Amino acid sequence: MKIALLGYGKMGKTIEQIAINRGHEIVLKIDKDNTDYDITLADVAIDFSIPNVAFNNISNCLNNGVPVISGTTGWLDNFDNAVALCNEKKGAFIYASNFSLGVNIFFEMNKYLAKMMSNLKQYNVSMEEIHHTQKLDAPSGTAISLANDIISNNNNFSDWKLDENGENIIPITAKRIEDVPGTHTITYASEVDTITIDHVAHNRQGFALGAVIAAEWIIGKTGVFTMNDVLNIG
Ligand SMILES: NC(=O)C1=CN([C@@H]2O[C@H](COP(=O)(O)OP(=O)(O)OC[C@H]3O[C@@H](n4cnc5c(N)ncnc54)[C@H](O)[C@@H]3O)[C@@H](O)[C@H]2O)C=CC1
Ligand SMILES: O=C(O)C1=N[C@H](C(=O)O)C[C@H](O)C1
Repeated sequence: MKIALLGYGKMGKTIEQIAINRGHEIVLKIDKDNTDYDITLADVAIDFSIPNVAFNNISNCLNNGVPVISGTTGWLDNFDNAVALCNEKKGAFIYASNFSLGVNIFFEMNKYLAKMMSNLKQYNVSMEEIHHTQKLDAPSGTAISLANDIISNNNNFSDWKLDENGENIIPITAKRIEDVPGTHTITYASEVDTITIDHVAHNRQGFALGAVIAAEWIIGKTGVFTMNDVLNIG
């Protein structure tokens, strides 16, 4: 499979190693100083870039009939436009805030726990995410997915806020510590006890492998998909 890497930073480089080990060819490595390229050279594109260019990168792929996997976070104001363009062009597109198998299992645990806690109003939920100091967005895309899944599965919470408490609000704290690949913790606290679940990434390999598996999976398909479609969990 011929892969275009849109974004050749920490994730782009990790994806390159994994893709080559799985027998793929990297035909384009696009970064901020190299944005004039022919995307049709690739069978599939994998976008791990920055929030304010992700939608352009994705649109370019869809306009040229190239399936696209995007892991970039912080651009979701334009997500509905990307879905509409994909449908209009009969293209293929997957966005996931987190491509790792472990986090996708954690997503399911979070939904299950949120459902169980729905009738237990004595518990307040909160979330903490910790990432490296170069991260541009806060809260993380993964934290937003987790919070939205709690809201969809628990009647006690209707919104999330960064660093803000309030009735029916899920407060999210974002910490930035050097070299942390990604840690997410969800806490339900009552007066008598605390329940905590967490996911700790040890490196970026899990995110990158998941993105390459998604790229292999999407070839020949049409539509907007999620990692649940790829991994067949949930
Ligand atoms: N969904 C997931 O599983 C994961 C998502 N991410 C997200 O992926 C994104 C990238 O993460 P990292 O690689 O750690 O960041 P990074 O900062 O190391 O790499 C981003 C790269 O994009 C480049 N870039 C800037 N303008 C560009 C353009 N017009 N076209 C293409 N590339 C351009 C930058 O020069 C930089 O090299 C972030 O949004 C991050 O939150 C990161 C890890 C896992
Ligand atoms: O920027 C990162 O590094 C990560 N970003 C994603 C997010 O915002 O959730 C996924 C992972 O946690 C690493």
